[in-house]
Amino acid sequence: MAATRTLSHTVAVIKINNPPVNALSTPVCQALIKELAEVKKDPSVEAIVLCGANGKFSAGADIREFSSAARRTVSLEDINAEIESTTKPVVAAIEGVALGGGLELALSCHYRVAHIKTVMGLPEVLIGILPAAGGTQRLPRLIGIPAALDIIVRGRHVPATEAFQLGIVDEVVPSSAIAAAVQMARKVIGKPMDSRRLSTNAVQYNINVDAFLDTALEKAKRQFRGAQAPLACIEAVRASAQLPYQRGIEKERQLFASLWATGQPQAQQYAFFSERNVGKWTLPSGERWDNVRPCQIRTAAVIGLGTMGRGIVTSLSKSNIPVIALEQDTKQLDSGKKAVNSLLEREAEKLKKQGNSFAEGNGLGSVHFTLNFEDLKNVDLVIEAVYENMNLKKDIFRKLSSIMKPDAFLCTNTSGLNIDEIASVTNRPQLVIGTHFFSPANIMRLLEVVRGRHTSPTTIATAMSLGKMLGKVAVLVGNCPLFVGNRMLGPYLEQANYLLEEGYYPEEVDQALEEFGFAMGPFRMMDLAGLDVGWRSRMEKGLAGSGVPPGTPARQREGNRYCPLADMLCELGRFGQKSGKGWYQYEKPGGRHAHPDPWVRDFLAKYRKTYNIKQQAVHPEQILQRCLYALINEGFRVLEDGIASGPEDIDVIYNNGYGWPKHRGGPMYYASAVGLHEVLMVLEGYHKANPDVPSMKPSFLLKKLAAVGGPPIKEWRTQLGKLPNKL
Ligand SMILES: CC/C=C/CC(=O)SCCNC(=O)CCNC(=O)[C@H](O)C(C)(C)COP(=O)(O)OP(=O)(O)OC[C@H]1O[C@@H](n2cnc3c(N)ncnc32)[C@H](O)[C@@H]1OP(=O)(O)O
Repeated sequence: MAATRTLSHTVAVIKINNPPVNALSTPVCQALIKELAEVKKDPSVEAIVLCGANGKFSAGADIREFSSAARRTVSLEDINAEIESTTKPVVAAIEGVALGGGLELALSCHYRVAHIKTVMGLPEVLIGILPAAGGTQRLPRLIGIPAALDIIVRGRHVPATEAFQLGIVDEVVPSSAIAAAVQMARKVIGKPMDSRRLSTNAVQYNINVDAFLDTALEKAKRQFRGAQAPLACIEAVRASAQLPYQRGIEKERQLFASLWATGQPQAQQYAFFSERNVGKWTLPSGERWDNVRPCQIRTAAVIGLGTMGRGIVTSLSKSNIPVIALEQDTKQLDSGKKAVNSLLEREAEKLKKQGNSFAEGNGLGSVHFTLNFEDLKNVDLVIEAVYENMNLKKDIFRKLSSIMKPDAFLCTNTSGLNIDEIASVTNRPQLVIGTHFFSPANIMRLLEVVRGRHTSPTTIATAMSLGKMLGKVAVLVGNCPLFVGNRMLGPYLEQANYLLEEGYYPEEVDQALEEFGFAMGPFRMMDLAGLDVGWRSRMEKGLAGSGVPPGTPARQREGNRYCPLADMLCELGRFGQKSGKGWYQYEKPGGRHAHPDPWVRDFLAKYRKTYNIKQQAVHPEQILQRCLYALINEGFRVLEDGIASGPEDIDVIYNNGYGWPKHRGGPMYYASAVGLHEVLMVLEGYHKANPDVPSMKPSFLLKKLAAVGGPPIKEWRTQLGKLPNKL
């Protein structure tokens, strides 16, 4: 039953029942219409309470229905209008979540009572749409333009206490919201209801609405880089102030239709479901997320308090897991401790703002700082986060192997070293796993969980569950140099470097990719990460520095094209932000504001002259194609090698760890949207003209999928099923 009805004296309680989140699917909407019609005409009913089963009001419209063949036949706003016009008072009893259409439904009720732990909001913008069941018209009428705009454009979850302060709910209760709503319903029987019908009220404001919204629009254009939904949300809110309610609703509908035509909602909804699907990992041996139990992690330790270690300690503590943080000397321990404490203070401040109290179990886990390895021996899981050096990591794992209790999990935060080699020095390779965090680790949502050859399913389940506990989106990947995200970054950065050789400047390449929607272009990103990191790794591989065989041409390695520009900058001490100079110049070492550097322009001009490189006319569109298709081609190779289990995994990695614009779905989704044949043609053309750039040779899988007509992304797995799987 999609909705049920009970009677409490003269109050009818209608309960939405559609597990797991009471989404307002077509059957639920039909059931609501039927129940409403019956209670309206039932003389024994004097008031109505609307609530959700299993402690959740509703997570809104059923998102799966938006793209399904069977499009909605029932309009949610029609139901809302029906509720609002009812002559019997309707009280929403909000528990758990009231999101999107769920909150819109509650706003159509005459009164709202919420349980104290409820969160509510209009997060439609995060799935590429706008609240299109009256939310953009009713919320501003209830709480005013600035507060409504903030909730609608950011799509944020508003805790019940804040919702009460804003006036979204009439009462917040610590116990059953349904019981409290029934009580309230009884009290309001017979009271005048006109002012409780939000659609009949005018929006109140004492600001220049147009100027306020114009400023918001400009800000949103800069902040959301090409995403259309935030802009549509602002226009819908503008309509609430300028138009009568019904015309505002028409505007809401028009904006929804125009958004749908951009293709962005489809990309963002694909990203939404992909994030949920990657948690459902499966191994070729049949073990899966739902048949392997994770072990409980009660305590953890982190080794190394550099940038990554500090973030990881904070992240664990934020999730209320007690942590032991280890460094090798007092100086590093002290500076790590100071940094962690300051990060934790900020987290505590945030928790306070969200209305969470430590007494309710929402506090921060304790952190104990130590120089002594022995202190780690009883923790359930340790994460090594020292710098990227195989010998150092092996020393640490040898030590851990002898000290730690036998069932402790040993994780490494390497960003690309061989997990099997690290595990080989331990007495428990089955408990060794890669947990690749992204910087800053207390903020970035991505966690690449890297399975080694001997990693057990229980270890995988535990690392994946730890990711969830930390509020991250954990993606299981196989073990290969650089894993998934960083591996795909290689050819992307290579093309960006080649573009400089061919006549572009860092700021021009960055601008093209930032206009595409990336949070940061490749050169700003390299400056932020530190150019020395890649330089050290290239020196280790004999590609840069003294290890390069004598007589090797400057722009060639092993017969292939090579760009030494980044090495040359490093030789001059230009490591990026940390040294105040890199591809850009900064106000000081550690400065964050990148300014184009005339020195770099001069340096590039001299370089091109020295090597007699002719400036080629590369159309700006080609900047995108070359960088993005290089990255996508490597993504296909990752799939071909069985390092990721599907295109969604890669897309989730890029959306959450590499600043890929979510409104474009992810690199693999983007490839399918552009058309695989188109991607293949461009790669083939480039590779034919540049056979010395092997990364641009079209991958076998891309060719195969293009040959069968470039099927939609959800059908790629049929082809992948025939390929090896290294998970
Ligand atoms: C024209 C009318 C316009 C209406 C506008 C709308 O209402 S659009 C929808 C707006 N609502 C949302 O965007 C909410 C999306 N959901 C969430 O944010 C979260 O799922 C949650 C409700 C906060 C719960 O989070 P939690 O981490 O507890 O669980 P999961 O995210 O894993 O979700 C559990 C399963 O439920 C599925 N699901 C969640 N929301 C919806 C939804 N609105 N429609 C359909 N399905 C939904 C989710 O996919 C999970 O399913 P699995 O099959 O278990 O993976």
